[in-house]
Amino acid sequence: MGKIFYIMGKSASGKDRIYSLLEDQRELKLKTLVLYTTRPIRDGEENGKNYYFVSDEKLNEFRKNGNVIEERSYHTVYGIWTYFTADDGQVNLTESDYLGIGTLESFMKLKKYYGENAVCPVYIQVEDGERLSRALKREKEQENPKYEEMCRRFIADQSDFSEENIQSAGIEKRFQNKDLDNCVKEIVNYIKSMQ
Ligand SMILES: Nc1ncnc2c1ncn2[C@@H]1O[C@H](COP(=O)(O)OP(=O)(O)OP(=O)(O)O)[C@@H](O)[C@H]1O
Ligand SMILES: Nc1nc2c(ncn2[C@@H]2O[C@H](COP(=O)(O)O)[C@@H](O)[C@H]2O)c(=O)[nH]1
Repeated sequence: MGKIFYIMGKSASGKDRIYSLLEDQRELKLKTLVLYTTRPIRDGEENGKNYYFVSDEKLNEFRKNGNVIEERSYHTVYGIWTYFTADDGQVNLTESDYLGIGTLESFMKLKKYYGENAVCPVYIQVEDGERLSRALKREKEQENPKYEEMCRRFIADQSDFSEENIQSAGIEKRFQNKDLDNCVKEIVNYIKSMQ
């Protein structure tokens, strides 16, 4: 039976970078589980790669058809943004392993939907000061930096990813993203050991 390797971590911990580098590791034979979001697309993002970027109307259609596996909404500085996983035929665990990105909350819901052993956590950790520096650097590189939203995320993450929540999600292993290449190597070894 296939598995979903599910990358989690606070904002700017490196989830997207790590996801792309793992996608490039052909020997892992991972397919991607692409989530949906109603947030606007950012510079450098691609529809269908980072997310499927959809309208609130499209989200409602998924809801009406009973195709939403999990969803989470955040009151951001720019309004409500919803992220969701849809049962849209992307995942076939009898055929492949998958790579996804999400939160502790969505991880627990996916485990409930696909089975306790089908979803393997890949929790990324970075020292908070370093993470904030990386977040600021990334934001500065955007055409329209969204500093207020960056700060909201930083603060929200402190409670959303509290030690208590990490423990109750059953996360035992953490991957330190100090040096990106080393971190990816450790994750590759972990994935291989689980396949
Ligand atoms: N080990 C590293 N050393 C230095 N910079 C890094 C490292 N890992 C990632 N980065 C950079 O840190 C920034 C944040 O990484 P990334 O966008 O992948 O984080 P994320 O966890 O996906 O964030 P978010 O949840 O906010 O989307 C990016 O500019 C990325 O290139
Ligand atoms: N725990 C929280 N997670 C949040 C919040 N706002 C967004 N998110 C999650 O982060 C990732 C990445 O989002 P992105 O917009 O940078 O791609 C995604 O899985 C969201 O669910 C928050 O306030 N708290």
